[in-house]
Amino acid sequence: MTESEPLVTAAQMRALEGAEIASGRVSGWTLMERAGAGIVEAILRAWPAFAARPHSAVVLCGPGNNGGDGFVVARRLYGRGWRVRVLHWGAREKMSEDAQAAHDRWAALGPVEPMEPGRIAGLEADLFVDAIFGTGLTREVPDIVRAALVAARGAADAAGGRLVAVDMPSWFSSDSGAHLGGGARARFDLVAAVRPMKLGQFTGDLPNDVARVAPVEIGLPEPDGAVRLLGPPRGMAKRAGTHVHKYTHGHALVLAGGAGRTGAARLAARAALRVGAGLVTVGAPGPALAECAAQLTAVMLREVGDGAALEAALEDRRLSALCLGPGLGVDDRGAGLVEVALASGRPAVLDADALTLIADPARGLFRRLHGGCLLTPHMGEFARLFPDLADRVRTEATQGFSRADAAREAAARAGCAVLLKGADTVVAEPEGRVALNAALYERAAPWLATAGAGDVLSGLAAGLMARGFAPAEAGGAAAWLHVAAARRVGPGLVAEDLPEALPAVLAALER
Ligand SMILES: NC(=O)C1=CN([C@@H]2O[C@H](COP(=O)(O)OP(=O)(O)OC[C@H]3O[C@@H](n4cnc5c(N)ncnc54)[C@H](OP(=O)(O)O)[C@@H]3O)[C@@H](O)[C@H]2O)[C@@H](O)CC1
Ligand SMILES: Nc1ncnc2c1ncn2[C@@H]1O[C@H](COP(=O)(O)OP(=O)(O)O)[C@@H](O)[C@H]1O
Ligand SMILES: [K+]
Repeated sequence: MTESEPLVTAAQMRALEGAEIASGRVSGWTLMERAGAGIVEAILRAWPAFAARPHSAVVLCGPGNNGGDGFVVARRLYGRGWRVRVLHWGAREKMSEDAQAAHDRWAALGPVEPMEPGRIAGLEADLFVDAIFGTGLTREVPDIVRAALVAARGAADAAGGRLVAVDMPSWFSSDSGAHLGGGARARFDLVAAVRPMKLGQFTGDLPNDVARVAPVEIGLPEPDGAVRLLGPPRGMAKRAGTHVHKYTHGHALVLAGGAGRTGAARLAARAALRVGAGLVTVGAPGPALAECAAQLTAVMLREVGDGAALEAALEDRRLSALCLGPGLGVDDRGAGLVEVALASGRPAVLDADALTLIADPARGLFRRLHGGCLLTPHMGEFARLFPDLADRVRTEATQGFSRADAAREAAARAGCAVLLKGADTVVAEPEGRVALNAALYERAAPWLATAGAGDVLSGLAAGLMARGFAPAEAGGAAAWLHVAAARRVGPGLVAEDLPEALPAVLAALER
């Protein structure tokens, strides 16, 4: 995968393909041929035994161009000496011209059998290919498709074979990754994803049922307005030179809550320092100072009892970013700190308790958000801030409404960047740009589902903002580094490990 892959919706894909074909640069037939050939290559790359000698395949073809791709796959495998059976669901005459051509070229080589789930269950093959629906899926799939996919998985398991999806497993929305197959489930060993890849391959339910996704290049240009799948962040190295000192890299202030609750802020502060802020201070109320002092060394400590104390601290213009939320408390002190922080216009990460305070309409904090802020909610916090959008993710995902759509709308409303956490973290900017950090497939990091991981993430973002990164950029980089650090530690990870794993992650980025 490239450093930052564009991820598109079905509509964006159609527009891109349409424009390319209309320009005369490429024909629909050529795209279908490239897709089919590339999908076969992806399959052979995934399982070297398949490349070493011919095997057997069953290809399930649907009524649209996804089915057309399937016919090309069948022909190409046959051309490599494979034993291939093709089962078709749909009427040839209703298919596009290109898909009909693909159908006919296969039909000259072998039979096109009707797709009957009962028959699939009894087939023996090393490879089952699902080419029923791709980006054209618009609604719940009919029973026959559901039964066919379940039967294909069962037959593949019985034969020790593989189940591969062409572009999309046929019962998932390519826009939201929502499942459109009722209660039916099947595990897919590979999704061969035509480039640009689809948003739905990296969010929603789909990743839970897919082992891996492999891109298939067909030569379409970079689309506008796509969600960006984040790769390793750039610009993490600290500048060198005789004029550089700690203040060059900024000073982050992390506000802590009361005694006995300061762990979250301390975690965030440690992460901010590790990610390269020149200085990091924890601001704690008087009764919590002793506890913080006992735990902090490189991170500095200052008493910040209330909003007025924060105002005084902010007279130091070198304080270049704030972090509020982890363990802050949802009382009047917390609200006062958030109010002063927002009024200062200083770059600020707002997480956890700060989000709860902002979601309370009686406090009037939401309208004070500004472009220097980054909100980092998990879905529960997001639902407090944007209940209607969280509802739409629940109820309209089957119609294509994604977490990315929700975050984009939220950022526009808030007037600042919004990072919606999860294994599929999305970072949206108020102007509409969205990036996605996928802790999925070969980058899965299930150990991040541990208490305090979110506090570390806000500290990473705050540290990067203290260094001068814009909020969305800092959020995206923080999310990527967070996963990279978790993967370095692996099983047994606790939140404290994450900042300590950063030096190795950052060093690898500089190589
Ligand atoms: N775009 C590109 O650049 C390229 C695209 N390529 C390939 O084409 C694929 C997209 O093809 P596509 O647009 O023909 O859609 P596809 O997924 O085959 O399905 C459409 C058919 O399904 C039907 N249908 C839908 N939902 C249904 C349901 N629930 N239940 C029943 N029927 C349902 C729908 O019928 P309708 O909704 O009109 O009734 C229509 O007949 C894409 O994923 C990739 O593989 C590559 O070849 C090269 C480049
Ligand atoms: N299964 C998972 N895979 C990858 N990342 C995860 C997973 N579960 C949680 N995370 C990440 O871990 C962090 C958890 O944050 P949060 O929910 O605020 O927890 P806490 O408040 O306990 O720190 C988020 O950055 C989230 O993206
Ligand atoms: K498919």
